[in-house]
Amino acid sequence: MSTVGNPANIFWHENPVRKADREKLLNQQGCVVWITGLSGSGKSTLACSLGRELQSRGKLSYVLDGDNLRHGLNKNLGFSPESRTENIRRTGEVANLFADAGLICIASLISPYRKDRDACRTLLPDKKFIEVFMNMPLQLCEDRDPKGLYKLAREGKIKGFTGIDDPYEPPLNCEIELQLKDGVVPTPHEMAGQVVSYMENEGFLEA
Ligand SMILES: Nc1ncnc2c1ncn2[C@@H]1O[C@H](COP(=O)(O)OS(=O)(=O)O)[C@@H](OP(=O)(O)O)[C@H]1O
Ligand SMILES: Nc1ncnc2c1ncn2[C@@H]1O[C@H](COP(=O)(O)OP(=O)(O)O)[C@@H](O)[C@H]1O
Repeated sequence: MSTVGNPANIFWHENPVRKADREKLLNQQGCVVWITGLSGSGKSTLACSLGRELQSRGKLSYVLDGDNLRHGLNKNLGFSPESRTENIRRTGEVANLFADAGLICIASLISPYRKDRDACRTLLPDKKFIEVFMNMPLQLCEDRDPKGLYKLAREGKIKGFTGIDDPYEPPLNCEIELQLKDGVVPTPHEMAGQVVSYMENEGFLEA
């Protein structure tokens, strides 16, 4: 039995309420803030801080966190290159739906492959895909090791761990790069502030 429908028999239904109508209601632009970086680089922390900051400004956002999605939508996926690609494809599609709903969707996943992130970007034209690179040194992430996974990876107990024995391809042209300042990690609040400033300047926080 084929599980793929014949595209010739599948039709698109237009909805009379448009994205622009929803954006007007919310007084914001639906978009995706895509946070990429190594495990332990601070993606989830930034996602939470940004979500709080937007909430306090009366802006509606929703966080899609890689770890959390792997408990449900993506629970049948592992960490092979093919699984990671499918993980990012699904998440990109869901993020695109949230953006179409008018929300600021904050996606926080390692998303190690450039081509997978770029594929998500192409779903969202008009600069509605804001790629944020957590450019933190591997040593910092490994020293943090909040879940003990780097230790297990170094001991060979986890195979294919990003940054240890699996690749991470940094963005070439991201909208925002967050890094150490004079060797010091900016606070989550400072990082969220940098993203909010970008969004404000680009007009995302009004309809
Ligand atoms: N092999 C391997 N490599 C990397 N990460 C691993 C691995 N196995 C488990 N984990 C845990 O899974 C979290 C990453 O999930 P993601 O969905 O963001 O990964 S990916 O985008 O598909 O690469 C990641 O969470 P974060 O630390 O929040 O990034 C890890 O806790
Ligand atoms: N800006 C920051 N300053 C200090 N500690 C941070 C910062 N961002 C994250 N951390 C800490 O680093 C660890 C990893 O952060 P987390 O957000 O879970 O990373 P990721 O989601 O990329 O795996 C956590 O213990 C978190 O409290």
